[in-house]
Amino acid sequence: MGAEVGLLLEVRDLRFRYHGQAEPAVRGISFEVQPGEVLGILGPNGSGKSTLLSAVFDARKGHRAGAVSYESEPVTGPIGDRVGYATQQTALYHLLTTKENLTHAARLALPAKRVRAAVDAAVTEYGLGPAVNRVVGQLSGGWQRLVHVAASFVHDPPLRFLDEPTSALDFDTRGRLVELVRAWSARGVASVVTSHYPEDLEEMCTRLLIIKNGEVIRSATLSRLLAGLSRQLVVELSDEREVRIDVPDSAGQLSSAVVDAVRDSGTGTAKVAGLRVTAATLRGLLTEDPELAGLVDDE
Ligand SMILES: Nc1ncnc2c1ncn2[C@@H]1O[C@H](COP(=O)(O)OP(=O)(O)OP(=O)(O)O)[C@@H](O)[C@H]1O
Repeated sequence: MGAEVGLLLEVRDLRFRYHGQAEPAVRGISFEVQPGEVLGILGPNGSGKSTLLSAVFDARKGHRAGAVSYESEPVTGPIGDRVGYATQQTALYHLLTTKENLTHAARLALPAKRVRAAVDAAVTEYGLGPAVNRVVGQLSGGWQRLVHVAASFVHDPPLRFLDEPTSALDFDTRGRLVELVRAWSARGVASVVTSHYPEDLEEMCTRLLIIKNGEVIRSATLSRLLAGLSRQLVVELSDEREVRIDVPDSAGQLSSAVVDAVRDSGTGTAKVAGLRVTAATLRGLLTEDPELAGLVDDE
């Protein structure tokens, strides 16, 4: 890469309220996406992730305000084949085969002469060979998710929205989707991905928006978010209290650091019940930061 790249997508102060609802679902969210970037959107159920994705390109009925530009041009209508959106619910024809579903999606997005090559490329890229002539309704949930994502992006758009792509998937399919997003990023394709799973976002994303109740409560690169998280030694005491100290530099310093911590805690009778080190991971951040605690389920 090297050279300075411009913004692909710029969203400013986006607000959205569903018809008939008193409270907005999205309350003034701004973000930017560069070519090849993978932006993660993390938040609990009902925090507004799906609404945010669909409100960017005005795909839901409601009151919408704010500004969106694509490659620095204001977006006032559909932007056609430059974006793809893999919705949270799979959208497939269950009585048609994988190939027929992909062909249908490609016909909607591409000129007729490009359809066949696009379908063949998708079958190869997503490893759909074993499922290509099978009726989609008979495929497992994981295969259906892959076909859905393949159909959503069969036109190879440079910007992709993926709403909860890894939800309810087995380990292998989850890993496959993470790999696909990373491979797209390596060739300059940008993705915006929502998830409840910090581990998946941590593997895919370089930047994160953490949202709650339709608002951004953290926005930073992953490394910056985790840099604020110092690893600490947590000394668990027998009276169920905890004492935190910096992780000692050597095993030799460990016992005196623990003894000091227990003494300084002011309980003469408490004993050390356990030791643990807080991890510098996104899940660690969500567990340790009081403002973020409870945003995702424990796994
Ligand atoms: N069609 C709709 N009409 C009215 N309210 C809606 C509609 N869709 C979603 N909402 C409400 O908007 C808020 C945000 O919902 P949204 O689905 O965007 O959250 P989410 O973070 O994607 O949740 P999840 O993780 O469960 O998918 C919620 O309060 C939800 O009940």
